[in-house]
Amino acid sequence: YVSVASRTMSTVRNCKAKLPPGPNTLPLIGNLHQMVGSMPHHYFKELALEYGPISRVYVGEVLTVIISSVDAAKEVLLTQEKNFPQRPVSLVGKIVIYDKKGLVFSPYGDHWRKSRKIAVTELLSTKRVGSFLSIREEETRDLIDSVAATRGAVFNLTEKFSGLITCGISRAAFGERCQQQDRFLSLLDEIVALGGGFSLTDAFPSLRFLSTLTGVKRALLKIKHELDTILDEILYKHTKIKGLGGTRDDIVDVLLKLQDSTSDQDDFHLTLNDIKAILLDIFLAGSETSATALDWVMAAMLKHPEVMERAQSEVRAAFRGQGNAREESSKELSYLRSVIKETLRLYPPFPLIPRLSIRHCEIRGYDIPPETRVVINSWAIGRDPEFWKDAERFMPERFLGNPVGFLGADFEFLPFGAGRRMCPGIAFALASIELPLSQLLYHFDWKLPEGATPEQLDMAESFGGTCRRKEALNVVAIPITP
Ligand code: HEM
Repeated sequence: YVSVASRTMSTVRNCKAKLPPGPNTLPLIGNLHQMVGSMPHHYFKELALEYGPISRVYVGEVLTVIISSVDAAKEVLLTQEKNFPQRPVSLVGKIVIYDKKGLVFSPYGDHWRKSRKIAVTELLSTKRVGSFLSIREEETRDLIDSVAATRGAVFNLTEKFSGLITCGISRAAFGERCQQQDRFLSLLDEIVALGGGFSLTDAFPSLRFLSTLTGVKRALLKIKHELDTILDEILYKHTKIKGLGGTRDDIVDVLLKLQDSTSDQDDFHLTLNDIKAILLDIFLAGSETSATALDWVMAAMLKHPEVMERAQSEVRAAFRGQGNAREESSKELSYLRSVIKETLRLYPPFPLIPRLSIRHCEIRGYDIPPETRVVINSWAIGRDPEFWKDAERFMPERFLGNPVGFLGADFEFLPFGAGRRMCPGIAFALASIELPLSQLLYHFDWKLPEGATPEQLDMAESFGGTCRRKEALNVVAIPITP
């Protein structure tokens, strides 16, 4: 059941390919023993220093090619993108996402193309994101009120960001915070815990019994069943309201309308499972990434008080006397936008962009056999001294007047990926990040807990579904009237 397509040690041994260089491997476990205890993107960067920008490791038995330079990334994501048009299939994609429906795990082909078109033009377009403005404003207002209620005491900002983002996505997707929201979100967290990062079952695809032995398969099946029931209820409620003539325009409504406008005879008919898979993708791909990004931006500013001060001055000057920061004028906040970019350069929430080769090809003289996992280390590329002056330093001003952008045209900066599989949620993500940030800077001054200095603020990472901060961000907010 768990046949995960990937090139493994035993199948490579039988082919006479000139593979990229890499460290010696142990039978069975490959290079897993060297990876233990370090962040995968850090370990892969070390490999690049030793073996060059195209290297290989065996994650368990799976051949994994690591891409660590701008030129090689451009080749995989642009010049030769037709050879790498999909992601490796994981157990989560198979079991939870309705056998690889939706976008994230969907293999390249007609189904993915049509789902992608729906996401880009109907669900996550700038226009649609604009239509969710009142949701963002209300959720941000709640955040500001709850921060004000801390009255100068230390509180956990990481938790608040997580709540803000998931409520925002829930309301945009379902029109309201669904009744079982807490259960729904904790099931998503369980998925990330079981399948995020490099999971053991995906590292040994030939050991089909492993997912059963470890209990992962059973746990995922149980989660899938529960999620399915919750989503069925939500869809039923929306259909009922629509039948009574109610009109709303949340993401579920848009998907149900699209379903009505196609029939079984059309070449692409959205089934209920397609709709549920797209909804799960939006939550899984959009919530932790956006909350993690917000957390890193605030942490980076607390670590660099001069940056915080400059960003605050910009926001307060732009909205002086208006009582609030407003999204409509966020274009004026060029420094804050640079702070966000600089944070995503140094701390991309999704530092390793995974792809799968679908045919044999060659990159810079190395053979890449079909079904090879290829990972672009966007974290290492974002710190490449060849492209970034003082690459390890946090300097938002480097982005002022610099055309390098989020849209995947600049291969030295890939926080949202690039090419045909690049993130379709950029507009949604930036809107969800910029408004709360500008409001938090407008209404409060920020401090670390008594006795902690910016130099001591720990920026250590923890790698799972996303690369988040290891420690929660505990802070003090002092209300001010700009
Ligand atoms: C700061 C927040 C975010 C970051 C850093 C981020 C980053 C990424 C990255 C790196 C990829 C892989 C791109 C590639 O393979 O080239 C991706 C894919 C994806 N993202 Fe995002 N993302 C964010 C927010 C969102 C949001 C808010 C949504 C939806 C509401 C979303 C939906 C998706 C989907 C559906 C995919 C898979 C696309 C496909 O395979 O066709 N993301 N994201």
